[in-house]
Amino acid sequence: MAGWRELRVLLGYAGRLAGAGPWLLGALLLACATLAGSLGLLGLSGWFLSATAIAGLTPASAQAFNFFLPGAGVRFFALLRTASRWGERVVSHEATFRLIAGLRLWLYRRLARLSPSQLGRHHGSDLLNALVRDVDALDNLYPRLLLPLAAALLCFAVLALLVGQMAPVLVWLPLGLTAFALFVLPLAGWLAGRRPASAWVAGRAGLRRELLDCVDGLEDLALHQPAWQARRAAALASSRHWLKQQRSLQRRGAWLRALTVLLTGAAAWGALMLVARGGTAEAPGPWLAAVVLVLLGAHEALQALPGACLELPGTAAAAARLEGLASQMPRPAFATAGAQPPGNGLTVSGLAFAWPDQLPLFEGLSLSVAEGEHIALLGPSGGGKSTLVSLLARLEEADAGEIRLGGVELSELDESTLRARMSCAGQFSWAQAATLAENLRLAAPEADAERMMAVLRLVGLADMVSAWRDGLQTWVEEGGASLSGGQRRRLGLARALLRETPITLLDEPTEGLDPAAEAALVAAVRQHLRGRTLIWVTHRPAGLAAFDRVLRLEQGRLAELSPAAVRALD
Ligand SMILES: Nc1ncnc2c1ncn2[C@@H]1O[C@H](COP(=O)(O)OP(=O)(O)OP(=O)(O)O)[C@@H](O)[C@H]1O
Repeated sequence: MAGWRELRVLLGYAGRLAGAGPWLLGALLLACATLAGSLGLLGLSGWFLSATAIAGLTPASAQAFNFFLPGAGVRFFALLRTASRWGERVVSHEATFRLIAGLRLWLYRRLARLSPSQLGRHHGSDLLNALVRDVDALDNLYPRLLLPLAAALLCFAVLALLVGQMAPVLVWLPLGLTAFALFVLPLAGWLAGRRPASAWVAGRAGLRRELLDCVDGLEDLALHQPAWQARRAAALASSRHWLKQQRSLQRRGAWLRALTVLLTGAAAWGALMLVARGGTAEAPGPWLAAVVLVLLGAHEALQALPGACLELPGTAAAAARLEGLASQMPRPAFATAGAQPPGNGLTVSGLAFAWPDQLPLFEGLSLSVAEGEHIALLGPSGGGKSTLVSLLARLEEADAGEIRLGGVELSELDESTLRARMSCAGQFSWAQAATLAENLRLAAPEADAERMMAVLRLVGLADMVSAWRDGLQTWVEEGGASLSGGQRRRLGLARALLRETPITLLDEPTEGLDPAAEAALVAAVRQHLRGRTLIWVTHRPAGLAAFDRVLRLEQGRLAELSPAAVRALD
């Protein structure tokens, strides 16, 4: 449930959103002009009707009455209202789009700094929800709450001045409306919306998570009927709960709107009673009719506020969620303009690392890899090979110890220098929904078809791609769904090799291949990377004799295998 902390965060966002200042100011002026047009039209019409009625009491006053000036005034206010309302919509939408686009970009930049494991701790639908729904929710703040509130307050201030001139006793009515808009509505909205608005926003996020899980795991769930029934029931229950919150929110909104109508009606009745009691003897009658109608029309100035006030807790909760995501410190953080290492040798000393809430995986691990050396890293499943690769590629940060590249500590390098020196193919190769060529060019944007085919030949995919009707232009489904697991893995390998970096880290690139294909791939990759450093991670002991060194990683320790021990593994 949203509380004062969330509200404080939201107020902090008010400053950030002020980036679209000139547009917001324009929207405010136009909103004031619209209200002035509406209230002016109503007031002048009231005055006109009363004044003509009074003027018609005698032929002399009827003849002396000037119909043309008020008629022109009515036309002016009607045109002002229409034109400024149109302008206000255009300008406030532009302001909103600018605010939202700026905010989304800011959040995206913050998220892009995070490491894969930091991002991996968030459910995909939560990130999507933050980028889309939570950012959109903040549009409630300016165009739907602050802007109409500011316009209403300005109009009421002008109204109080005018009424104060004509009938001082009536001045309490616009002042009362001001207090209602400024204090009562926001407080009542906050209290009434606190529970359902927060629950509604949280329920929407939960429902999306459930639905996305159902869609993502459809294949597995379809094979496990009881699990599918349970997930389906959970998603439907979430949906019902969400609708219930929505209904509750709508009901409270209706009450708040009714209260607003009641209050503006009461202000108009109050004016009538004061007039009837003769408390306004100094003001001429037709002007009093104008005041009464204007007070009745004040409802227009307030009508957007109940909904926006009610959604305020949900908006504050969205702001707090965004803040939670955006304020995460990137780990690891890169230097902005780092050193250029003179060489490409790798040294690891005293490395310690533990995944959150797990026992330490490494405590004082050391390793040295000379430039151009080809190393095989062997070890049982779960021994920490992939983790070591992530630490070397600085996707994760060690808790203690250091990793040096060409003698320079990794934390002193900027990200582009490190990535230019080191390419890496992980166990789970990702592919975007795009052509195969576009997927390869993620690694080397300048690569031509010939270079791409050469690398595909190297990883054993060239025959398959040549057989495809569209070759390199074949469409790859999202996540690589149209490729087999082995093909996806080799696509990742091809991408790493396309980079042509001095150091290449490959994590289980031969998984799923038969021994002959595996031996051919090892030979081809080693030939391609001759003179450049290669760290080849595997848990399969066969065919490693060709490497310069074979290391075994077990229980957080690295041990070099003797040539005889390596041959014995075959
Ligand atoms: N992102 C992560 N968050 C938390 N724990 C992790 C994460 N990645 C790996 N681990 C844990 O770290 C340990 C080492 O995993 P790692 O993947 O490094 O081993 P591995 O030797 O590469 O295994 P495999 O050969 O099966 O790929 C495991 O116990 C695993 O559960």
